Amino acid sequence: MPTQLTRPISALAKWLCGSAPVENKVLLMGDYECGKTTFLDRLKFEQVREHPNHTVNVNVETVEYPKGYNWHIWEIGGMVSLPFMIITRSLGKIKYADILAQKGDQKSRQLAWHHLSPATLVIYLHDCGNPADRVPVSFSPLLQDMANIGAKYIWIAFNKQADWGFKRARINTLRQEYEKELENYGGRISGKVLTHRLDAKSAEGTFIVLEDMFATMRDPRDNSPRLPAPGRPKKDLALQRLVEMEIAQDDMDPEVFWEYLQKGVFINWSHYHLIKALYMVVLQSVEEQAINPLPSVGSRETCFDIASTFDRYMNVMSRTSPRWFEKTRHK
Ligand SMILES: Nc1nc2c(ncn2[C@@H]2O[C@H](COP(=O)(O)OP(=O)(O)OP(=O)(O)O)[C@@H](O)[C@H]2O)c(=O)[nH]1
Ligand SMILES: [Mg+2]
Repeated sequence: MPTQLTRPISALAKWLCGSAPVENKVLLMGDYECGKTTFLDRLKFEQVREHPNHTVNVNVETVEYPKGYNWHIWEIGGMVSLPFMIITRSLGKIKYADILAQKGDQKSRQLAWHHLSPATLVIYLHDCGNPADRVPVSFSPLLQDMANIGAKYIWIAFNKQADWGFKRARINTLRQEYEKELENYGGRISGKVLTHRLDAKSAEGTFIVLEDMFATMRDPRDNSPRLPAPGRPKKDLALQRLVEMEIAQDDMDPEVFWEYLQKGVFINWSHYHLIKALYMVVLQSVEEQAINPLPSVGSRETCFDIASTFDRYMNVMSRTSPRWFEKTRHK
């Protein structure tokens, strides 16, 4: 009976369960109607709505890109639903728009503050269709909040380029303005201004934003501090929790487990039991060879021999407890 059952089995469990996906929380921000919902729809559904509703509070979708990387994207809406008729009656149109924008900015700042954490990434969309043609007033307070919270990464991208015949020179001027704002934070915020042609409505350049975030975060040559990952990476923690849960629930004495395995009788049988059984068979083989060393290396038990012993146990069990094998055939 193998005696090393307390040895960690996380490597085997990892092989069995696969790696947990890498999870990233992203805040999608930008001025009112800059195209956030359209951008998110394009990433998630590859289709966009002609007239999306204004986003009140938040709109969340998870996008997997590439496989194994989940981006939980939270669109932060700033729109305040004020009754249009009352405002237009009492105020001029421009004033109405200003008040609405200010209220919207305050609300989205509060929402962003609530959702920002040091591990949050930010995508900030600039609306190229906006005739104001400058860095929006909402940008600087957002950077302040990020710096205060310790959120480090922001990607800025210029949306709505297709319809507006945007010139490179104009994009370059805007890029410099954004970079100037970022410089005020002297390394506390790592911002990147993406100047590629982006037009979420016509699908141009949408995934390049995620691609760039993915490349920045996983590129080992980039020495700048990564997203804060105190201790172990998240994916290992998720896996560790899974393994710990299985182990915690396993109160069967190893002697009993071994006996059941040889007889092929189990009350419960899961992937965890399968891997534990294989682990015990391997340990048994190692122990036996330590006690009774075989005469030459060539006649040592190979992994094929161990596999065939394991197969024998599984065949016994498939006869004695066929219900555990209803969905699988062991070959
Ligand atoms: N030409 C063009 N129009 C766009 C693009 N993206 C969005 N729009 C249009 O801009 C308007 C606002 O788009 P939304 O996606 O709702 O913008 P939003 O930022 O989510 O708006 P709020 O949630 O209200 O702040 C819609 O009429 C869209 O069709 C784009 O890339 N190009
Ligand atoms: Mg929206």
